[in-house]
Parts: sequence; C-alpha cells; structure tokens
Amino acid sequence: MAQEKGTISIHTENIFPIIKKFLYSDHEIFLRELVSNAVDAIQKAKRLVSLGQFHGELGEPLVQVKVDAKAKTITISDNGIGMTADEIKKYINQVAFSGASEFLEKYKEAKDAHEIIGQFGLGFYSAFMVADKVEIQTLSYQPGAEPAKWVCDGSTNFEMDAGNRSERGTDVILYINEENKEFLEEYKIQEILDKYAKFLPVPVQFGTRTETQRDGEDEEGKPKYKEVEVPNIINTVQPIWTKAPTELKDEDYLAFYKELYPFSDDPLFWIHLNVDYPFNLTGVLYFPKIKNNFELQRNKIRLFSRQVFITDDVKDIVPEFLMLLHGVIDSPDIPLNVSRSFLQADSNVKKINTYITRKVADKLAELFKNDRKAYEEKWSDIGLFVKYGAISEPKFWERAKDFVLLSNIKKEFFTLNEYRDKVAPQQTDKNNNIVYLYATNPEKQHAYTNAADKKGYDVLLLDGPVDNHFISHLERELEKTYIKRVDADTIEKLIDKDEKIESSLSEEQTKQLEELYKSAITKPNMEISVENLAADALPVTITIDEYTRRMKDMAALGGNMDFYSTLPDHYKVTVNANHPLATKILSESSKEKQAALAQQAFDLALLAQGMLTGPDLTAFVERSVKMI
Ligand SMILES: Nc1ncnc2c1ncn2[C@@H]1O[C@H](COP(=O)(O)OP(=O)(O)OP(=O)(O)O)[C@@H](O)[C@H]1O
Repeated sequence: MAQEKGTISIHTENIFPIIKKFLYSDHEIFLRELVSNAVDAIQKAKRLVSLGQFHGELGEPLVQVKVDAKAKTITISDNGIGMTADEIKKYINQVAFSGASEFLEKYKEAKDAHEIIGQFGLGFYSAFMVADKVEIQTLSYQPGAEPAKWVCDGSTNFEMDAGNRSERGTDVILYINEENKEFLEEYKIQEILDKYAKFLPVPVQFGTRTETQRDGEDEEGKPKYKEVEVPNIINTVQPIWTKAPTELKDEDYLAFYKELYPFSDDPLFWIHLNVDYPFNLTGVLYFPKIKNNFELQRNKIRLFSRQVFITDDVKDIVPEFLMLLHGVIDSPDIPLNVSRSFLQADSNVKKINTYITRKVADKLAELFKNDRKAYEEKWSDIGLFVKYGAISEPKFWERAKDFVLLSNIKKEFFTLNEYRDKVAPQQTDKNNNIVYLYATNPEKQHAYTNAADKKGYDVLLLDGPVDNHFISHLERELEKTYIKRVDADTIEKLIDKDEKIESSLSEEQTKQLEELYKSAITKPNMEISVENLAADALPVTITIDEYTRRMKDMAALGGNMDFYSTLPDHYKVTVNANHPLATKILSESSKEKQAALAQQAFDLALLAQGMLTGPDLTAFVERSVKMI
C-alpha cells in the first residue's frame, strides 16, 4: 500500500494526556487489554473456521509476549485474524474515539480508572499509558490481504504504510517510555501476566524457562537428567470452572484450590456454579477453614470476565457474608466498567447475588441432611459463616433456620427446634418465656455453669466473634425467647419461676447484713443487695446485666456503638441470706472479724467472676493465710 498519513478522528485536541493522567494509578492493565485483544483475535479466527468462513490453516493458537530491554520494547503477538488497512482505519483510527467527547465528560466524575476503561473501546489505547510510540504490524486472514503497518507517537497523528508480517496475525509493539521502564523488567511482566492472564482460553507464552527432564540412564543404571528450554506458558487454558462438574473429581477441585491459594489449608467443601439464564455465570466457590480470624480472609474471591482476571474486590457483586468464601466467579454479564453505585442498582448483579446465596444455602442444607455427623464436625469452621449470613441476609436466614446449629458446653449439637424442645420443660419462666443460657468462656464462668447444671439447666457455648450479634438476632426472631449469659443474674433470677424461698433471717438481720457488706465493699459500681437464695448457693454472687454487657462487648468489636463503650461496668452483688455464712457473720461479736468475713466472701465472689486481680488478689491471699 502507499504510505498514508492522517489524523485520528477525534473531536478533542489530544486525548492521550488525559488517558495517561487518568489511568496512571493502574497502568499495568495495558497488558491485560492488549493480551485480551490478542486472545479475542484468535478466538475470532477459530470461530470463522467453525463457521466455514475461513479455509486456511489455523495453526496452534498462541499469544506471545516479548520484552526487549535493549530496544525498550514490549511486543504482543498473536496468530489471530489480523487486520486489513481498512480495518485498522475503522477499528483503531475511528471507532476508538467515536465516544471521545462522551469520555471526556465522564472522566471528570469517575474516581477509578477501572470504571471507564473499556467502556469506550479504549482498550487498545491504554498502550499509551506506558509507551511513547505504538506500532501495529498485521496481516489479515482475508484472501489476498496485504500486510499493514500503523504507527502513532501518542499525538493525534498516525502513519500507515505497507507492513512486514508474513504470517496471519498481529504484532503490537510498544516503545516503553522512561517513566515506565519498570515494565521492561521480565519479573514485572511475569507478575502482571500471572495476575491477569493465568486462566485465559488461549496459550500465552512469555519467553522460555528451563526444565529438568529425564535423559536415560548412566552406566550404573542411575537415571540421568538434562536441562531443556521449554516455552514458558503462563496459563491454564481450561480452568476447572469452564468444565462440567461431571468431568471433575474431588482431586481436581482440591488441586485448583492449591493453585489459587498455595498456602491455605484444604477447603471444607465447594460449590460449582453454572448458570446461563437469565444471566451467565460460572465459577467454583470454596468454603475455607475459617476458624475465628475471619477479618483476615476477605478479598479472596476472584472475579473474571470470560477468563480474563478483573479484580479480587468483589464487594457489591457477592453478598457481604459470602466474601468469606474463596474461589472464582466468571461472568460476562457483570458490568465491570461502571461505577460502584451503578453496580449496586444493576439488576444482573442483584440476580447474581440472589443466585449465589441460594446455591450456598442449598449446599449447606444438603450437607446437613445427608451427613449430619460430618456437618457437625465442620461446624467450628462453617458456624461463623452461617451465623454471619443469618444475621446479614434475610433470604439466607429463611433457609439457615433449618441448619444453623447450637452447641452446648457438653459439645452436643442441636437445631433451633431441637433445642427449644430440649430446654422448654426446665427453662420456661413465670411469664412463659423460654430462657436460653450461655457461656462465653466455660472455664472462667465455671462457678455459674455449675450452678446452672445443679438446677438441671443446659448451657450453650457462644464464644465466637459474631455470637453477640447472633444472640440478638435470635432474640428478635424466636418467639418468647430470651438469651442470657450464665452470670447475668443469680441462678434463681436468671429464669424467674416465681418460686418463693423463705428467708432464714429476720428483716432486722437482713438490713444489718446489707449494711455490713456495704461498708466492707469499697469497689466502685457495685450494687449490693441481700436476697433469699438456696442454702447451697454461694454466699455472695457477682453478676453483670445481660443487655449492657452484650452491647459493651459489641461496641468493643467495633461498629457505631461508641455510646455503649463509654458506659462504666456495672455489677450486682447478691448476698445470700440463706447461706450459713450469713448467720455466722451476724453472730460475730467483733466488728473487725465481721468485716473480714464479708470481705473474704466478696473476694471469693470476685474470684469466681475472674475479677480478683492486682493488690486485691494479694490482700485476699494474705488474709486467707491468716485465717488458716
Ligand atoms: N490483536 C488484534 N488483532 C485483531 N484485531 C484487533 C487486535 N487488537 C485490536 N483489534 C481491533 O481493534 C478493535 C479495538 O480494540 P480496543 O481494544 O480498543 O477495543 P475493544 O477490544 O473493541 O474493546 P475493549 O475496550 O473491551 O478492549 C477491536 O475491537 C478489534 O477489532
């Protein structure tokens, strides 16, 4: 062809400085865009063959990325359909900027380059983020096509001429500028390709690597090895999410997990997602071993669009509680290049959300139904996740009601209905409310769980990071049910059955005892009262109001609850009028002795609550030694 010069059709003087400035923070995506274009060109060639519109030799599909540090170039080559000079004019010179004025208007508002790149068919032009000059050498598949060349120096002027490609396909050559010379480092390119190209559907080669191979045997019959150079192929062209579940074994899922997260423990189980109506979505989601450090686990789900990695920030696409899962989601229907607020309102995104939630609930329900024992064994890992989902996603809660488990301190498991049936006979109070009791630390709260046990009450173990919220959720959802920690009140009051216990003290004595304790106890925020408890209950018990404690605990975990974190701790001290110690103290003649006994009983109560520390503990030990 004859040499030709021209101006890229664009309404605005120069768009490149804007692209460069705008996309500066994530300029590495130029490689994603160009490699994707190369993959597309190859896919198109394959499609033409299958449609019978191209009769030439397809060859082995291959995208190649080459770095020439001396020449300061990066070349992306493919053996795809190529372009004729006319197509370059149409697709590169004009189409790219048909939306330029719109682009200019929008870029002012957008905060994130991801939000708009590609939206205007600017993928190819992202090359100018890192290059001063870009050259295309291409030969179209069309019979009789001439090789064509296009060069542009980042201004709006381009040059076209006869090209030098002798085989079908395209080379895009980037002349990397000074500020971006880091992209001429091989490790950098390897890193970017590993991130974006790892699962592309066409082999992507980046140079070669050395591999050790068997090379027969030596004279002694020992195996010999040799080093050979093999093509360094970046990707797995058919990752498991593109296959049918029936083709896959457990080992395949586990191997893929290891490939994604080399340092993680094996996952507990997984879900293969596959839907093509009303939206397209494939993927595999894994349930990781979560334990209790769930904050660390986020941002593990990777989002792909037709096997091109897009982001690992799937917020808004996946329901919040499912962010604890690992794995991949691939959907061409998720709008990737629009703003986050638009994403939340997008109807496909909403449907995808609902679909994933349902699939996860199905899987859990199935596991629970098919093998309850195995499900219980996994509960320490999935419990956190199920509870989090139950609290945050009403649709999930509707399903989870049937498979959320409660476990007691004896490590027995119950569904919500089973538990209600179990405790209702003993734990219904005078107002017909059922009261569930729980411990957050059975070791520390032993005095209280022991008291509950003596009464024939069951105690749940609720010690996880979301359990406070889960408890509040259950109280809202379950009818006539209250949930209290074992130390929220004396055992008689925890589940108030209106059983009157006679006092062994006169009114006068009760008053006297109360005064005595009030002057012996000098700690702040202690509300002291004398009550008639069982004779074998502790002489003094310290309890903490359930509601305030729960709110304070939640505030400590974060959230907008600062008010609660500023509340002082408030304790109730209940002196047991019926314990023999009460009569004993009152019958002491010496005031000092009375005070010492009251102090001792109070310290024992502090000890049972794990609150006896520092100088108080020392004083207690010294006093006890004297008493022995
Ligand atoms: N390697 C290539 N081989 C053949 N044609 C190509 C190649 N690269 C780009 N093209 C042509 O140029 C067009 C414009 O590419 P560009 O990357 O700017 O936009 P796009 O790929 O259409 O959309 P996107 O913004 O998603 O990348 C492509 O649609 C394609 O027709």
